[in-house]
Amino acid sequence: MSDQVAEAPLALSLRDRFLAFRDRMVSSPRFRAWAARFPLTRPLARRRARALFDLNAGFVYSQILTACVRLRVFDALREGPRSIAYLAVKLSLSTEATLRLMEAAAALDLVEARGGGRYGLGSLGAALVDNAGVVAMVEHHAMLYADLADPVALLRSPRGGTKLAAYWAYAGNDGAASLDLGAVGEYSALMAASQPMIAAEILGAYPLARHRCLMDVGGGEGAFLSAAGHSAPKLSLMLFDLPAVAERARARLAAEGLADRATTHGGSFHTDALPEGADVISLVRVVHDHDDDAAAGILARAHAALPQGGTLLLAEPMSGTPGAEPIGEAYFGFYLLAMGRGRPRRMEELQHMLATAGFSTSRPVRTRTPMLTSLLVATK
Ligand SMILES: CC(C)=CCC/C(C)=C/CC/C(C)=C/C=C/C(C)=C/C=C/C=C(C)/C=C/C=C(C)/C=C/C=C(C)/C=C/CC(C)(C)O
Ligand SMILES: C[S@@+](CC[C@H](N)C(=O)[O-])C[C@H]1O[C@@H](n2cnc3c(N)ncnc32)[C@H](O)[C@@H]1O
Repeated sequence: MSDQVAEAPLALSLRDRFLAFRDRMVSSPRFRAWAARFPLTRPLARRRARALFDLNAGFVYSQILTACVRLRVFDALREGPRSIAYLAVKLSLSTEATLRLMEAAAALDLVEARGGGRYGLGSLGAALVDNAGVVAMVEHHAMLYADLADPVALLRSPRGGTKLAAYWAYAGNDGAASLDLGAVGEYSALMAASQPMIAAEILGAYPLARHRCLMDVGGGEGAFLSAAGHSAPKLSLMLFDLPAVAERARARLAAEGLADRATTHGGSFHTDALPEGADVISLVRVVHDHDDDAAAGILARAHAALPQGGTLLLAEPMSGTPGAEPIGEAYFGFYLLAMGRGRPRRMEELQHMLATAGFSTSRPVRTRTPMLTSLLVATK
């Protein structure tokens, strides 16, 4: 690729001119040194320096969290503050290493120094106690970090044998319908572990008792369907996923006493028509996994399976979510890059895709924690 790309001169707006001025100033080492000294600009200079440092150090912070989770630090502190000597034995670390970890974790609010050389839960660490979904996600990230070790190589060759592409066995696998239980078990369990927090968001925003029958498409092993079933006792339940995953769902739903209300259907939403019968279909953390043509195909099949007036719930983290931009664009953008398929989409783009698939209306419904999932409700 040539680095001599000619750019046509643009008519500069007032904003362009201001930003060009800012960039020129901030790019200058002399200006930066001056701004760090001058009392009125010093607080801003400090904040910018800190923001850049945090971006640079983010991986280190992540690894400190990973160490705490792997060593079960938050479980060790759940009953109350503990001394370094106690923790060293509990974590199988030297006292020096334990102190190093606790001081680092305290600086990140994961734990908290409580006096007398003891450490207790910090305000962030406390939120990880009995939070199996987030803990499972933290542990899962080792794979993502490995795939991102050379981000430029990943950008240049986004579909080359990454750990995440192998983990999500349906990504990059055109014959996904023939995957066996072994290939889908691990990711299905991870999704099920992290599903309760997602289900709470969706069901809190859009109660399902007004519907007769829900079909969760790409429903994994049935964690969302089962939460929906418990929240609306009269709702009939259907699940569609790859055959091996649907098999796991059948077993789980039976174990939860939902067998008489639920049917499971195995197939591929890229090639098979979806079963009819539901008046509401959900696509939870599904559409962003797929490139545009495939995603459009899934929406069209969902549309075809619904009756006139039927409802589609599309729930996933979206780009451009106010207050959560780094999570949509940066985190899920690069996660899905490493997975080799799909991309996070903006709400308006998904609404456009829903209209193209034939839905007559779609509207955003606010969830409590949009960084975890946003929600669109569309009507056929
Ligand atoms: C009582 C007193 C005195 C004070 C209280 C003060 C107060 C109000 C404190 C607030 C306490 C509180 C309620 C804390 C709550 C914390 C919560 C809910 C934290 C939740 C954190 C959630 C996290 C970190 C979620 C992470 C999710 C991740 C990383 C999800 C990743 C998803 C992936 C990779 C999905 C993959 C699927 C694919 C392939 C993209 O389709
Ligand atoms: C990221 S997971 C989300 C699972 C679940 N909805 C949740 O949020 O926990 C994506 C789901 O889509 C399913 N899936 C992938 N490709 C599929 C296909 N071609 N046909 C049907 N389901 C598929 C996967 O098996 C998986 O269960």
